[in-house]
Amino acid sequence: MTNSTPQVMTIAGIDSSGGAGMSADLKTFTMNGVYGANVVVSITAQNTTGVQSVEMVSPTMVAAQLKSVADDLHISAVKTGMLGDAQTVTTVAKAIQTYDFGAFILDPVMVAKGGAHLLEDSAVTAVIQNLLPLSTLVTPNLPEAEVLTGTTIQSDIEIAQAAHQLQQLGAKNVLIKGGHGDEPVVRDYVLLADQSAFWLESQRFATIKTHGTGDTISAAITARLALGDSLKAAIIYAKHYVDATIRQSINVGHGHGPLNHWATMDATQDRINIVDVQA
Ligand SMILES: Nc1ncnc2c1ncn2[C@@H]1O[C@H](COP(=O)(O)OP(=O)(O)OP(=O)(O)O)[C@@H](O)[C@H]1O
Ligand SMILES: Cc1ncc(COP(=O)(O)O)c(N)n1
Repeated sequence: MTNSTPQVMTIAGIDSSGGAGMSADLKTFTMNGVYGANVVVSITAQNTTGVQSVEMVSPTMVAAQLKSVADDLHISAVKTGMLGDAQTVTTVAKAIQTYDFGAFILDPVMVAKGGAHLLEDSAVTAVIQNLLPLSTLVTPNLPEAEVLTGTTIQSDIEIAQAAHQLQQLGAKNVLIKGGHGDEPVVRDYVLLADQSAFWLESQRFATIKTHGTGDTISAAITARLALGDSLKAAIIYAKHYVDATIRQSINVGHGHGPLNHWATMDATQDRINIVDVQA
């Protein structure tokens, strides 16, 4: 398999409007030069104004898809997105333990931008117990980090504490995304396995067209890992990529519009500050 094309996989829900979930993942994979496999766990009737309806795929069918991919493809990095319920979470966890899918990026999707719940409350414990300990990297936004740690996060110190707590729960590396809020600078916090930590800072782009930002950054990390980047390099690259997709905006829909996945990276090179945290 040494000469095979880099192959990654997303395990997620489908957004009918193509902006978030699996569609964002696949566009990100393609634009970043890796082949993407896709295991569907749910179908959402969704557009840029909200989620109108959700139907889960049966755990048996999810398990069958995972086996089909594992039997044939050579997946070197996998990410999860919307998982919906506890049964799906445990099905996915079992597959990740059974098959070798390489690095595992856990994007613990809970609530859509429009407010719709994409993970049942009863499934949060399953994510903490079954998926966090398997994850190479967990990528919660601030509200998701609060739910996973059972804490309220209001300061830099509390963000750092939450990241440490997520490591204690089993995640090897942590990226806490700071897109939520309205401060002029967007700040994401990264805590790596070796205990080094840094902030990724960029100017907030004033827009509501941020449908799928979390999916896109985690998919870009997944792609770059499959291409051989170190985790730190993959995270920094992915931050540049998502920044470009937000800034070079496109006009689709009437609400939280989708990103421009074919954005060029040139103009984004100097936009991200990396601020190391002293131990
Ligand atoms: N308005 C913005 N301007 C610049 N960067 C942004 C903006 N909104 C989000 N980002 C960046 O996008 C990435 C995703 O962060 P965010 O907190 O939005 O994730 P998320 O809530 O999981 O996204 P989603 O649920 O939409 O998939 C982060 O790197 C964040 O800094
Ligand atoms: C199927 C699916 N997966 C993930 C999201 C999160 O994205 P966002 O928070 O931008 O709505 C979503 N809306 N739909």
